[in-house]
Amino acid sequence: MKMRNPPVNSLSLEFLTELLISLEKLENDKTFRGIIITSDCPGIFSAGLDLLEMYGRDPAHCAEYWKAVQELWLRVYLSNLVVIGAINGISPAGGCLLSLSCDYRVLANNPKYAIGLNETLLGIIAPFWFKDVLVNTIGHRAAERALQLGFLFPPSDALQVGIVDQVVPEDQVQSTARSVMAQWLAIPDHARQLTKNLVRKPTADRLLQQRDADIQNFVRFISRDSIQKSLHVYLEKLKQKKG
Ligand SMILES: CCCCCC/C=C/CC(=O)SCCNC(=O)CCNC(=O)[C@H](O)C(C)(C)COP(=O)(O)OP(=O)(O)OC[C@H]1O[C@@H](n2cnc3c(N)ncnc32)[C@H](O)[C@@H]1OP(=O)(O)O
Repeated sequence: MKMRNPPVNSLSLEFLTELLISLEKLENDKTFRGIIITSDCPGIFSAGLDLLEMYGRDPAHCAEYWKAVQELWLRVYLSNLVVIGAINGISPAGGCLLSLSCDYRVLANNPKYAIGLNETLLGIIAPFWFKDVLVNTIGHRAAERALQLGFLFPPSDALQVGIVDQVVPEDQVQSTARSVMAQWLAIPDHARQLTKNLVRKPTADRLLQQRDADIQNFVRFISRDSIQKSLHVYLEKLKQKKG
């Protein structure tokens, strides 16, 4: 599955909806046993959640958006398919969450690429379920530092901390993802799927038990003047970077 939402594969409501529809089709088609998620935007896996869906929007829109973000996470995280991330570009925040929700992550060894939950750098807070997935992946202490400091790990650090499973030359990302897929598909589906569910369900359940409260919490938080100001400053910085 090649994500194509130029210029930066930001996860807009429209794009999230497209991804959800595609994933549902694949999940329901019993001829598919696995998917490799990668990007069609050069140098960018995904710039994460679309800031324009959270900036200057009314509460109803923010609620609809957040529900779609939750839905995508639950669908990828609990997918019965083998999900491999072929991360061929920078992958901050929501892009990192998407990567962390895969069963295995292969990152291209390019010093321009980085991956991490950088929310604090924007003046916002990673929700508890983003945090849970990071803690599950890299451990409590490493997650504590990474989250507070908004670390974006370059490839060698990403491998060292365990936020990705493998770092390979850029031209080998897709072939490596395919070899990894073959290895995972060698396991009987039912055994692998039940085991995945056993490991992941408690984390997903934490959100499933309080989805509405999580939406309300998001809407309250994102609507605050101070948070809207932080988003404005960050968006302006992105614009100014262009010169
Ligand atoms: C309890 C409450 C919890 C709230 C939790 C909310 C959680 C949020 C999680 C997130 O995912 S927030 C998003 C975090 N993402 C980022 O910080 C990445 C920002 N983008 C970049 O750093 C760069 O754009 C890039 C990805 C490194 C690419 O750089 P490049 O130089 O190639 O392109 P740009 O010129 O910077 O960008 C092109 C174009 O795209 C716009 N844009 C970039 N990122 C986003 C985004 N995430 N959302 C919306 N739009 C984005 C950028 O502004 C440019 O737009 P323009 O109109 O062409 O100027």
